[in-house]
Amino acid sequence: MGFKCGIVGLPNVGKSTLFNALTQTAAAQAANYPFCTIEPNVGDVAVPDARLTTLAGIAGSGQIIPTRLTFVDIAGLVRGASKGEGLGNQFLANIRECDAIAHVVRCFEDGDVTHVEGKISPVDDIEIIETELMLADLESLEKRATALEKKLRTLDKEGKDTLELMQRALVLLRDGKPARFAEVKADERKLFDMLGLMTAKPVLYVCNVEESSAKEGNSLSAQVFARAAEEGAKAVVVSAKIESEIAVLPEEEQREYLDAIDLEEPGLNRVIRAGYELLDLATYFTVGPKEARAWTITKGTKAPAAAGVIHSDFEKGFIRSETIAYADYVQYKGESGSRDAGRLRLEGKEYVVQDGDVLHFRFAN
Ligand SMILES: Nc1ncnc2c1ncn2[C@@H]1O[C@H](COP(=O)(O)OP(=O)(O)OP(=O)(O)O)[C@@H](O)[C@H]1O
Ligand SMILES: [Mg+2]
Repeated sequence: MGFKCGIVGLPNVGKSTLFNALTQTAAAQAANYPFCTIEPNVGDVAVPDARLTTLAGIAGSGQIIPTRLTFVDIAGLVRGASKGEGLGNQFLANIRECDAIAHVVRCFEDGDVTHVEGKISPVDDIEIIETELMLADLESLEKRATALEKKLRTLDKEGKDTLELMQRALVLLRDGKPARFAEVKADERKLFDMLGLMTAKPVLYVCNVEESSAKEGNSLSAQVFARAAEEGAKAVVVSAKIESEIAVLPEEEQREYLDAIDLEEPGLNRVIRAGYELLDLATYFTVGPKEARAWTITKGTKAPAAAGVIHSDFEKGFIRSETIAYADYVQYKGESGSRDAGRLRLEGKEYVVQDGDVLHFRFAN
């Protein structure tokens, strides 16, 4: 399936630099001029998960295979983008295709790096981007809602529900608020997501700071954190430039570098994990002598569909899932210990897979 996190922000704030660090390449051209990126860059990133190492250690697995998350490096947006300014609004389509937004905000002072607005002001920057996304959502939604209203009498239940959700989002957008503020019940969620609104997507603010603030952040990132807290959004601090330099070093040198700037792990890991959490995902594991592997599902997925992530045959022929909770697997030192302790459960088709479950699927061909 592949979940996608779109990297969004003003031009020249460090989006491609972050993307390169995340994907450990220099594939995306990062340079000190606005609108450097035109075509979106797409890359898969391993999701760091310490549990996987623990499981592999217990089972003596030969290989560790983390699950992956896709990041998309998108062209910079400017004031007026929704009306075709800058690189125009064709790039909004790249954002619509993503499941969540990593919004990179410039929180570093550097006279040599141009800021398109001429001053460093993260909250103003956030508002520029958010405004453009809201205007674009508003415009597209108004058109679609008007079209539906015209044929109101012929609408089926789904059509009427869709129109009602559109109107709910329109009230917010007209009031200058993002559509993700809408109250949406669990059984309405699918239809609401199908509206494809950019401001309905969950947002992670990525505060791009200078190297010396990579650990604690600075006064600018603090403003972003305050803003995120107001909206119930998440924020992380990272120094994209330094991370992109660390990412291409050999492993031992990476460790030395991180120690030197007093970081326990690359700041990127925080970005990836936060992106993963944003998408409301869960991880389950398959563990054996050959490999310990992590798999991604949406929270609430039942066992057969979870099995289908590995192979469609597993889903079609699903019989049951031998299930051990992560904590049990660790406490009872593996599968046989867990079985002896009565901690290996046989779960059927209705079982909702939990984050951390170690699973073994039984299926018929
Ligand atoms: N934390 C940082 N500190 C100092 N300079 C940085 C930092 N992060 C990125 N830069 C510099 O900012 C410049 C712009 O970076 P980058 O090309 O990644 O921006 P972008 O957001 O992708 O721009 P565009 O929208 O034009 O594609 C580069 O020169 C990069 O080295
Ligand atoms: Mg770029």
